[in-house]
Order: sequence, then structure tokens, then C-alpha cells
Amino acid sequence: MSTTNILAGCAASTILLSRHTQFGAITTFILLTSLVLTCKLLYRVILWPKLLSPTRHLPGPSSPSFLMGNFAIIQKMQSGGPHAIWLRTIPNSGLLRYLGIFNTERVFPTTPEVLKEVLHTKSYTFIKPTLLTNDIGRILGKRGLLFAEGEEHKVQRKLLLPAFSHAHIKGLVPGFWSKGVEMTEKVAEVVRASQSAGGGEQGVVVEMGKWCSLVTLDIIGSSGFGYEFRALESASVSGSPEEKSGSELADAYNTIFNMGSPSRIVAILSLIFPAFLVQSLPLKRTRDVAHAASTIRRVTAQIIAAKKSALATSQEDAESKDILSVMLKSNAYTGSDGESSMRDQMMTFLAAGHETTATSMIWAIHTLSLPENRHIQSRLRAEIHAAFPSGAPATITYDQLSSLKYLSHITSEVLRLYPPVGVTLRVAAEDTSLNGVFVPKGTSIVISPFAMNRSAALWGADAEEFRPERWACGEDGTATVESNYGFLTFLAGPRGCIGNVFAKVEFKCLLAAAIGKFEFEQDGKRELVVKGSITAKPRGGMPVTVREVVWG
Ligand code: HEM
Repeated sequence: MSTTNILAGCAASTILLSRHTQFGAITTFILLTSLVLTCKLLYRVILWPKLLSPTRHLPGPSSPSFLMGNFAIIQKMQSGGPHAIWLRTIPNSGLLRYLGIFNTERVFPTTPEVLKEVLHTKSYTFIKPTLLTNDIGRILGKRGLLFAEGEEHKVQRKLLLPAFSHAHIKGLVPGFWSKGVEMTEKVAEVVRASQSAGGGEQGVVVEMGKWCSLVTLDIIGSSGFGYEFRALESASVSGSPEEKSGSELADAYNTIFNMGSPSRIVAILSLIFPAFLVQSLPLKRTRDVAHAASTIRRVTAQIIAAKKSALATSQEDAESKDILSVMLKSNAYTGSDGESSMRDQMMTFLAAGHETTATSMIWAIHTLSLPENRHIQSRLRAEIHAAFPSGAPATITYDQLSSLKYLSHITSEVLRLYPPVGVTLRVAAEDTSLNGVFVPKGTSIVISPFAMNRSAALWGADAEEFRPERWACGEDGTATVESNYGFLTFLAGPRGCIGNVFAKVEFKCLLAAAIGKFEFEQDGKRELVVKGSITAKPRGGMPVTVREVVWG
């Protein structure tokens, strides 16, 4: 029963009871509500998970805490880290089960067969949890593709598919490339500014995370909406990485993506109180989210207005297939609520489509700059320079990009080892089953790309190693993992990432432009803290030593 229903029930009971008790109406209401909420809490925290739940017999890690289950290790490690350990060490036949904060039950599918059931066969039975929708939905657009369910999701996905067709993405390559080159020019300015201020002969430490976020934001603007955010252009090349970027949109996302996971207090309160009450608490996190959300909504309104006017004055090609053009040309967003739904959709694509790829770039730069992988970086640079011997070309084609096989192996391996989304959640919308086990309505399912992508059973004994060559096995440059459900970086099935190909091609362009122009180096002694946040990236960004190389 929801807390709102409990409050309504207690209010009604108070009216009936207050005539027969010595307490006043307010005292009766408070006593009654406290009693019912305590019973609800005891049931949810102890009775259900420990004694009643039909999934309690599934194998899983032991709970070190009576009330908090395995929450401590989940908080401590990076997203998906504990799942990778459990997958490796606890014998199971496709399902594990563990307890989260206040013993909230989590069922964790561990084999491609069971994942297929969750993500494909029953993809509309296992839906997004409302806690997630209510929290990050304010930033990611509650009515956008990411949170739509059932028929509504099918309709939206079908409508948007033309913006993600292979043919369309091929045509985006020159745009991705030119933004990549623009990013490298800005980073080169940072390097030169530091060198002319004295020092930096052996290279300059640059926080690359900031530049990766700005370039991917610019790309989703231009390639996704046909709109120039000019985030790279307006960014200052001097000053500290924490400084405002010059783009209010970039700053709004910076606040959100570097904020960490919902604080413990928000998580606890959300178990008891309705979302609207928790969200109206005067907490810094709720204020920051509200402020960022209002900036993002305002900017999306500006983009829609600009696009409408471009379409009306025929400045815009009638055939253009970017996400916004596809929406504006359809009949789906014409009603009174149309513009607001369109803004939600844009918020979805802005957030889902930029920080994820930026995170992959961060991990690629991190991995390639480690002392043990620098020979891989050099080999990649040699491949890029051989393909473009006269220096960074002004433009490249999809075919030229595809001819860079080693680049493709490296980006695939980075995406495998460091999936930006380490875990994601689903909840059973009705009583159902998984792998033949009864799963009651409301059960939370945790899917872990991080754990599956590192599964020794699927990837071999060296699953934890960075080994781009593993992708050379398949004729088409795909690794010989047996199932689609073994590489879960983009999930799979009808709710898998719609921007999958867009992201891979963009990632290749950005990495080729960066490695072609610079050498990246770090001593590998920095202890990375990868926790919280919406995407799994190192806290404090990615400061590495950057040196310009001779190209052409
Ligand atoms: C490396 C880059 C990316 C990664 C790792 C990634 C990963 C994911 C994952 C794991 C999901 C499923 C989330 C869930 O259901 O819990 C997802 C969904 C989605 N992604 Fe991506 N993504 C990336 C880039 C992009 C790009 C570039 C776009 C758009 C231009 C995009 C748009 C979306 C959308 C709209 C969804 C929701 C799809 C649906 O529910 O039908 N993503 N992504």
C-alpha cells in the first residue's frame, strides 16, 4: 500500500475514532499514522525479505548487517563491482539475490538466458522503477523514451528510429569528426597557454573529462537537434577545471552528473514517504536538481523555437532526419501537450546521449595513458597516422573510419571493461517468473553490464584484462562472446540503447582525433574513486599529461 493511501486511510479512521477516544483528532491521527507506518516498515524491512519472500531461497551473498543487508559494500565499491564478485564466486543457476538498503530485495540475473527473459521476452513486464523515474526523471525527461513503458514506448521508439538508421549515422561522421578536431584544438590551446607561461616542456596536465563532456554536448546539439550549443567554443582555456564552462547547459549537466547517487537520507525517506514530499525537502541535492532541470527545460524550449522557425523559413532541409526534425515532422507532438512532451524527449536525448559517450572517452584516455598500455596507444596512433598521413584531415568518411580496425577493437574493449552504466534497475510490474522461479509484483531486478561484461564464464579467464585483440577474432571485428546478452554496455532487446551505433561511431571519431594529435601519459599511481553519479566515471575527472605529437 502506498504512503499516500495510508495517510488517507488514517485520516478517515481518525474521523471515525476521534469520537470514541480521549485524544484529540490531531493526536489520534499522529498515533494512528505512526503505528501503521511502523508496521509497514517492519513488514518491508524484516518480515518480507527475511521470512516471506518467495525469492529468499535463491543463492546470494550473506548479509553482513541485520537491517542494511549488503548496502555497505554496494556503497563502497563502484557500480557493478560487488555484482562482478558475486557472479564470479557464488554458484547459481541464473539468479542471485541480495539485500540492499533496509533489506530491500534485489534479484540479479547472471546468465544470458535469464537476461534475455528480462530484457527481451518480458521487457514490458520488467519496467523502470518509479523511484528512478521520479528522481532522475526530472533531468532525463519523465515522458521521454527512457521512461516510457508499454505501447507508449513502442510508438515513441518507432517514431524516432529514422534518426538512428545506419544510413543516417553514416552521414553524421563528418560532423563528429569536425567536433573532435575542434576539441583537440582547444586542448592544444590549453597546452600552449601553459607552456608559454613557462614550463610544461615534457607535457601539460589537462583535465580531459571537461573537454570530453563539452564536445559530446556539442555533438548531441548539432547532430541530434541541428542546433549549435557552442559549448567548446565558449569554454575558457585557462583557469581551473572547476570553473564555470561558459555554457549554462554544460554547467547544468556538470552539476547533475557530478552530484553522486541519491544521498542516503533521500533513499531512506523515499522508502517511507511519497516522492513529491521527499523532493520538496530543503536539501541541497533537491535544490540543485530543480535548478538544473529548469535551465535544461528553458534551453530545450529555445531550441524548439529556433528549429520551428528554420523549418518554416525553409532554411532547413525538408529531408533532415535529426531527432528534433523527426519529432516536428510527425503528428505525435501536435496536441496541447505536444511541446512539453517534445521537451521531455529532448531532455532524454541530451542527457542519455552526451555524458555516456564522454564517460567512455574518459576511460579510453585513462586506459591508454597507463604505463602498461602505452604501446597500445602508440600502435593506435600509427594506424591513424598511416590512414591520414598529411595530418588531421578537414573531414573523413564513414568508410575511412571503418577501415581503422585497431581503433574499433580498442573502443569495443573500453566499452566492455568500463560500461558507463554499471548497473540498471527494473521492477516486476505484475506477478511473473524468471528462470522458472516465481517473482512477485514489485520485485526489484538489478541488471549489471559491468558484471556481465567481465564474466569469466563468457569472456574467458582474462575477462578482467584490457586486451583489444580479443575483438579481432570475429570477421567483422566483434568478439566471439556467445550471446548478445554477454556484452551489455548498451543493454539489449527492445529497450536497449537506441543511440548504440551513434555512440560507437562518435566515440571512434573523438578518440581518433585525440590520439592522432596528442600523447597521453600518467604514472598509474592515482587511486581512482569510481562511485555514485549517473554514469560510472572517476571522481575528480581525468587529469593526464598531454603532449602534442607531430602529425603530417
Ligand atoms: C557510450 C555511450 C552510451 C552508452 C554506454 C549508453 C548506454 C545505454 C543503456 C545501458 C541504456 C539502457 C538504460 C536502461 O534501460 O536502464 C540506454 C538507453 C538509451 N540510450 Fe544510450 N548509451 C550511450 C549513448 C547514447 C546516445 C549517443 C544516445 C542518443 C543520441 C542514447 C540514447 C539513449 C536512449 C534514448 C535510451 C532509452 C532507450 C529506450 O528505452 O528505448 N544513448 N543507453
